[in-house]
Amino acid sequence: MLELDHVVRRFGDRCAVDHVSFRVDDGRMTGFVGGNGAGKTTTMRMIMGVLALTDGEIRWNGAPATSQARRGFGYMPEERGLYPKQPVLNQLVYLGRLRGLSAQAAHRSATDLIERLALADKRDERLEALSLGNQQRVQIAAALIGEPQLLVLDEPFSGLDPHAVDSMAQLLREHTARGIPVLFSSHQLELVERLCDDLVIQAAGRVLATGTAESLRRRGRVRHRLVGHGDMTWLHGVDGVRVISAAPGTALLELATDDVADRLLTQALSRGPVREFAEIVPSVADVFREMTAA
Ligand SMILES: Nc1ncnc2c1ncn2[C@@H]1O[C@H](COP(=O)(O)OP(=O)(O)OP(=O)(O)O)[C@@H](O)[C@H]1O
Repeated sequence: MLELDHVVRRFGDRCAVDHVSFRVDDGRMTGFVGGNGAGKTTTMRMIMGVLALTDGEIRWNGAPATSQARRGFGYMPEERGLYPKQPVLNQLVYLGRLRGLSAQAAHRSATDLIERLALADKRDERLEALSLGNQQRVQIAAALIGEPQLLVLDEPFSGLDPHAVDSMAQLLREHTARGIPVLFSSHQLELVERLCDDLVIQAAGRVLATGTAESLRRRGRVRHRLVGHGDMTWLHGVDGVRVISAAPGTALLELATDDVADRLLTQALSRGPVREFAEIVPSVADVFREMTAA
């Protein structure tokens, strides 16, 4: 388990990471979301020991994370950073060796990852000759080689086509199934909602919320959609109803209390047919927008 305990990072007088605390539990896929400049990359760099903490502590399995422990972490940095002129297979084998695999095991593991990420026909090409999406796949393989004990992935899904997203998700799931904790950042909230067991929402260097997607959705405002007919402006006059948007025949509403729903429906039916009156449970993207709205 990885734990961040009141982690702080300042750059001059700017506090990029401000007393951030969260956990990445064993076998859990944890999505790390936040707007541009929220401090995700800075946090991940501190987890990896690439950047020093100004204050706070990072613990791995209950003890302060050491450089030796960090050698067992698989990392996909924002700046990527493989060797552009090296052939794909060679550099993956090299990385596997650096992470302690035997020559044979490194070759086997690199070949397996190359196949899983549909790069078999690119294995002898130089990295720089590959398309951006394929370079991204190689970066993923580089983070996964050598049986990492923890995965820290900065925007691993950006630039991937849907097939690569699926292969990547499957590979990550295999890691969590073996008990490996996975932390990845992403701006693709629908994808995060689909893949993650847990989420950390960060804004302006601070953690706004943590929890399962389900628990976060419950924090969002439930809305109702009413589909009737004709002019819907009468809804503005109903007690306990806030009209979020209204167009002829349809409206999106927020109800002050549950009993407003019955009253509202009776009124709507007295005006004509109602084709739909449904509760809309917010998505993680909705909750994120609500939480991070200025
Ligand atoms: N080396 C640095 N020197 C000065 N300021 C920095 C440095 N690295 C990051 N920052 C600042 O720290 C803040 C957080 O940046 P960071 O890259 O961690 O955010 P992020 O959440 O990863 O953003 P994005 O989603 O845009 O990648 C920003 O205001 C950034 O300008």
